[in-house]
Amino acid sequence: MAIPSEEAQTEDYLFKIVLIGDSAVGKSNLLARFARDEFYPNSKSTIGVEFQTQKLDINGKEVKAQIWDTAGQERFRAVTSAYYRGAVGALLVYDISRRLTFDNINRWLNELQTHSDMNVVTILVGNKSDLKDAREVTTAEGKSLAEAQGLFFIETSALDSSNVAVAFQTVVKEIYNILSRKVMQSQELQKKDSGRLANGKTVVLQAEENQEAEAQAKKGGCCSS
Ligand SMILES: Nc1nc2c(ncn2[C@@H]2O[C@H](COP(=O)(O)OP(=O)(O)OP(=O)(O)O)[C@@H](O)[C@H]2O)c(=O)[nH]1
Repeated sequence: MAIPSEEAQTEDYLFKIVLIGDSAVGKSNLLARFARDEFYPNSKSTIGVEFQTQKLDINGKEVKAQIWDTAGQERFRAVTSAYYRGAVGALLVYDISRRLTFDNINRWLNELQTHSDMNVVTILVGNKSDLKDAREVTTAEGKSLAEAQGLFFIETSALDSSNVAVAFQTVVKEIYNILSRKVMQSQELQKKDSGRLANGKTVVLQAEENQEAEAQAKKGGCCSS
């Protein structure tokens, strides 16, 4: 049976990415901007769960991201554990013009860590960077929280499109890189295993050769080296 190439294995993957953060930080609009290049100035709170599948080009290969969006407000939220199940990436969003949304980031991070079943590649996103005059959270504060928690960091604007694609691409690219490293490691292991088998065969052959040599010696044959 042919071993699937690294390319074939990664191309077939669909990465589940979740959007999380307080109500009205701009989660739905980040997704609308990224998936359809649209913006809704008066969008209503998300009710339940929505998702969009988006194709991305990572290192010249096509990768699909299934991006999930739900309401930041508790009463509109769908079942939490189902939302996080199988997620491999997350955009943790706050609004740079509302400090409270930044103060709540640790709460969201705890929820993500509690409900997800693996290490989720996470980027901290300070959205609404266009609202310069209303800024309540500095870029340095965002960076330092991200560093402390081991997250990627970016500031975006769904309104003027700034950094929106980069935010999603950063997460998908990192997941892809982790996966590629795992595929390479498992291929290395397979190579080592087949090396061991080959060595085992060599040992058997040598034993058979020795037996032949011994038999010949007994018959009074030869063999100086
Ligand atoms: N100025 C500005 N406004 C934004 C930006 N992104 C979203 N908004 C506005 O912020 C409001 C809330 O945006 P949503 O995308 O609905 O926020 P959400 O986080 O999905 O909200 P929930 O569904 O309640 O959790 C809307 O009025 C948007 O038009 C942005 O980058 N800049």
